[in-house]
Amino acid sequence: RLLFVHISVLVLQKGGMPEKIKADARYNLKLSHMLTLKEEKMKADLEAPLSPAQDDFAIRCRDVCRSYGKLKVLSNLNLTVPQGHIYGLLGPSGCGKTTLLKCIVGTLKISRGHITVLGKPPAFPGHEVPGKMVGYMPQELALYNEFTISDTLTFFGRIHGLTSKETQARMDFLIDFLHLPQKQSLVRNLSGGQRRRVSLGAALLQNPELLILDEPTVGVDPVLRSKIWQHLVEIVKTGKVSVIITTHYIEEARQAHVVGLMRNGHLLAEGPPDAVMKQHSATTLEHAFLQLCQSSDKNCVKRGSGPLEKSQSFESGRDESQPILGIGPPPAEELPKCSADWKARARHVLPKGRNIAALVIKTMVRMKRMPGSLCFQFLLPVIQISLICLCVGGEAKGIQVAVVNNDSSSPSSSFSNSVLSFLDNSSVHQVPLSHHEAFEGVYNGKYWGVIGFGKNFTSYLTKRILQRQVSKEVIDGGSVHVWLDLTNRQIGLMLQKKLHQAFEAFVEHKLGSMSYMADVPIKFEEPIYGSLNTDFTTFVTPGAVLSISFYLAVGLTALSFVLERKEGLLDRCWVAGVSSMETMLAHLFSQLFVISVQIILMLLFILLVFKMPNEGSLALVIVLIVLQGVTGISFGLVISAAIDDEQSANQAALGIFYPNLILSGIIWPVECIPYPLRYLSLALPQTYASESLRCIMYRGWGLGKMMVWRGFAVTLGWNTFFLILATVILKLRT
Ligand SMILES: Nc1ncnc2c1ncn2[C@@H]1O[C@H](COP(=O)(O)OP(=O)(O)OP(=O)(O)O)[C@@H](O)[C@H]1O
Repeated sequence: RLLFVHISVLVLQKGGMPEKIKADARYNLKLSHMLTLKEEKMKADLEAPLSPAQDDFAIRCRDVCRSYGKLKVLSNLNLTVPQGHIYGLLGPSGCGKTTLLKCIVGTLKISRGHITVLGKPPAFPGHEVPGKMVGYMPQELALYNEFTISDTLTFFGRIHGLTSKETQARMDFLIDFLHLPQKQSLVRNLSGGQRRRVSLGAALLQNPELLILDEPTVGVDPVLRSKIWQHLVEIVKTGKVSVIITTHYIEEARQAHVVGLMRNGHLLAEGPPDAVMKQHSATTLEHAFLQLCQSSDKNCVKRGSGPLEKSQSFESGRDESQPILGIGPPPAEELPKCSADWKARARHVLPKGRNIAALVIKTMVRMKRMPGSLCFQFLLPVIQISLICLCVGGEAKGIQVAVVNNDSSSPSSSFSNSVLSFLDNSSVHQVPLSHHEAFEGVYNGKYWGVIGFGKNFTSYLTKRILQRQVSKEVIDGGSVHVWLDLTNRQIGLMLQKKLHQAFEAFVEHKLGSMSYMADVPIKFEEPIYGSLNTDFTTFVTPGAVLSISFYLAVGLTALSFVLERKEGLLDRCWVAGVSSMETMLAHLFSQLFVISVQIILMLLFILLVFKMPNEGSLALVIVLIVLQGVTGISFGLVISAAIDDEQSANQAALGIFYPNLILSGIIWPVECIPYPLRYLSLALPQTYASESLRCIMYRGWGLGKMMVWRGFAVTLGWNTFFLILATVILKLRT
């Protein structure tokens, strides 16, 4: 082309050339110039930095908004973490840094805007954020106190699918790098700073592509702090790892490649630390930040709006003062459209056996480390049911009763002494007294009643037995007179029963084979079900067993989930890639083990020690109790989904315990409950289930009877309802 240009120039310079040739030469020159321009543009395009394509950014937030109720925490926030960079997110306490990080990892949903993490939105089906690609160190320690350092790293290694060799190698490196004590040291015995370093170690374990560190250097000595920063600088050098880190030590963020200065839920500035300082003619980042805050406040006052309104109009405010050193793409840029096929979606939803196994092993290790708590969990139901069998519905013993015996017959032949001799002495303790002393004693609460015999008791009773017709006076004088303190109905009823039994024994003794003559003309035949000696304990026990397994499961589930969430453990596991479904299933499996041991121990005690009858299938009995335990777990999940602190969770569980116990017909028959309440009672989870268990155990019925299968159906129905409710509440509250 050069030769071509040269000839064209010569033609134009030379005089006397025809006009046509001159025109061609001009055209050739123009064409060559155009070609050169095009080439230059192409070259410039090639040499120019790549336009911000999707892969260049580890994190991109656009117009992100997030509120807690009415409190607007993030307001139209735009932030970009370039790939292979360290991004220092700085800002005063409460400005929304942690909230933003939680939105980035996906534990909090944003109300508006878009977030892209490593190319896709967090929690997108098939994306490993949350998962192996991200290492998250939350602000809370989020460590299991009963674990050793080794247990902690092994647990997260299992979740990330590392082999034990890989975990071991990383563990050795991290223990050395983070100056951690021996790997067998228990987390609960570590100092605050050591725990933070273990938490950081757990985030670094799987060599993630993105590190999200919420104040990792708090409580860490300056030497180690600088070592941590050095390590971060080192790992991002490959260009494959990116870091976003929050810190209160603003100056240490000068080692970051980019800093974002945040206030009132939006970024005041974003750019390389030196550039931010230069733009504000500041010698320190802290000074630059101070100036930004002051100018932001001035803008706010000028516009006559509060900080919140200002933050809402952040984008326009940014244009005026230009505090942002634009390193990222404009906010209006198109966001990538992500799609996932049905297989990826299915894999995303289906629980992973690896994660469930890791969580179950975790629970087992924790149980092993807390033998006292485990024994308590195993023995508590046995102790409770034993106490019920021992203390509820039994015979009263040593009831003090005053006896006023005025019978004038000789003591050896008197009927009064004979009747009293048949009175069960272990239950009724007779105290012979005068009429005055006896009544005085009852009025003072010393005796539960007075048994009185008139002076003609023996002769009148003899007359009554022998003569066909006697006067009312003879009947009256020949009767045992009893005055009871009926403030305690159970004791009163027991005394009545004991006196009737004593009199029947006396009649049998006196009349022998003719004693049937004195029978009341109502005859109770052999019972069809149960026995004549069935006591109140027999009635209470089945309901009590169900209630105990239900409420222990409620308490343990609610407490463990509420505590784990409060300590940030649930979030941390979620970011590591454990889904809520996997957490629930793992809890169910480990809790089933506890419930099984509890049920075996309870049944051994009630059937073998307290000799409760079981006429039906033991398998049905076990299945029904296990199902009630599982329903308790589901209800515990509802409580933990709805409530954030353990005190309120305890209050909720306790608040429901008594009304449910009373309304379920466990301690008193449902038939005694007044009508409107009875309908409520029948709808509760344990009413039909207790009836069903009684029918299996005492009537020997099977699933073919409505009263049996109804208990199973209601239990399963409640179980499903509680699980759905827990899921809905969790979804609504995320
Ligand atoms: N679960 C919550 N419910 C209601 N408000 C919350 C909740 N979590 C945080 N907030 C509020 O949101 C605001 C931002 O909290 P956030 O924890 O994000 O701040 P931060 O910048 O990380 O603070 P710090 O540096 O002290 O950790 C605070 O006013 C806080 O009170």
